[in-house]
Amino acid sequence: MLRRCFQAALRFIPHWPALYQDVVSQQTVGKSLEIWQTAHWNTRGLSKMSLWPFSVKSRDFSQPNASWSAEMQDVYNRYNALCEAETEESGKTGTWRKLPSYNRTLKYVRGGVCLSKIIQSKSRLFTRNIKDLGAAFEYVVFLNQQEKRCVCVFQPGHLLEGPPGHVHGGAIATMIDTVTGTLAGYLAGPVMTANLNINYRSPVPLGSVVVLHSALDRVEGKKIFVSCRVTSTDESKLHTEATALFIAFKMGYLFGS
Ligand SMILES: CCCCCCCC(=O)SCCNC(=O)CCNC(=O)[C@H](O)C(C)(C)COP(=O)(O)OP(=O)(O)OC[C@H]1O[C@@H](n2cnc3c(N)ncnc32)[C@H](O)[C@@H]1OP(=O)(O)O
Repeated sequence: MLRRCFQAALRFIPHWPALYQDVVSQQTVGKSLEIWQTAHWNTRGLSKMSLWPFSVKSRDFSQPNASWSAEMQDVYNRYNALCEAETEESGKTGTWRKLPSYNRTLKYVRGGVCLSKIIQSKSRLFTRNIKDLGAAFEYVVFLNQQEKRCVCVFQPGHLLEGPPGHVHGGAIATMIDTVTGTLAGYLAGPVMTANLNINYRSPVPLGSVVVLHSALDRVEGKKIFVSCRVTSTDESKLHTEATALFIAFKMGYLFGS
């Protein structure tokens, strides 16, 4: 039943193949980027089409909100200033780009808002499933596509406690997985985490602001190796170091084909 719905949706949505095809095995990383971004931009373009019957706009959860500390806002402003404003005509961006963050990754692709209502409609992205502002994962990811790296500003809230007053290691791992996975996804299309190695160097206080710096190490076929460092906002303190391996896959893998 689920599979039939999915296949029907694939037929219905004309540009779904941008995400569906195996971009890594057949194309270069540069081309993959283009396709993944095309899917991304198409989604944005889609929401501007007035005739489209499912033109529900997805909410971007990475916008500043009242729970953000002054430090969070400062770092956000710093990276946001590096993002060149996009014009309707050119659709171009600068070296850095703030990535939107929806509560379902499915909403990134063209027609995804519609698909998201068909497939497991109650599912929500783990890091975006708590409605209280600032209670858990407050974060924004910026992508530098030329340098193949991402930066994430992260303000962990009180629901992420591990050691008293400090962030749970699993919550830090979640953010590392999210940021490295986002980078790998932008470079290679759909990916799954195969391996995550983490060294915790110093605890992260709840409510503080840290920055995750993630960079592409190398690509070997469908294997994408990414590293990540979690530091204080001025980078004087190292909290965590990690390496991750992602494997590119065809979307059908998730749906049994
Ligand atoms: C916006 C938010 C972004 C969030 C990102 C979050 C991402 C996630 O959390 S994903 C969820 C957690 N991950 C999973 O559930 C994945 C479960 N594992 C799997 O499905 C599969 O093992 C999968 C897809 C990773 C790899 O399967 P498959 O495509 O069959 O790979 P396979 O052919 O066995 O191996 C391919 C290569 O990878 C290597 N490899 C696979 N797994 C590993 C591993 N764990 N460690 C090291 N190498 C590995 C293999 O050795 C092989 O190397 P080579 O080509 O050199 O021989």
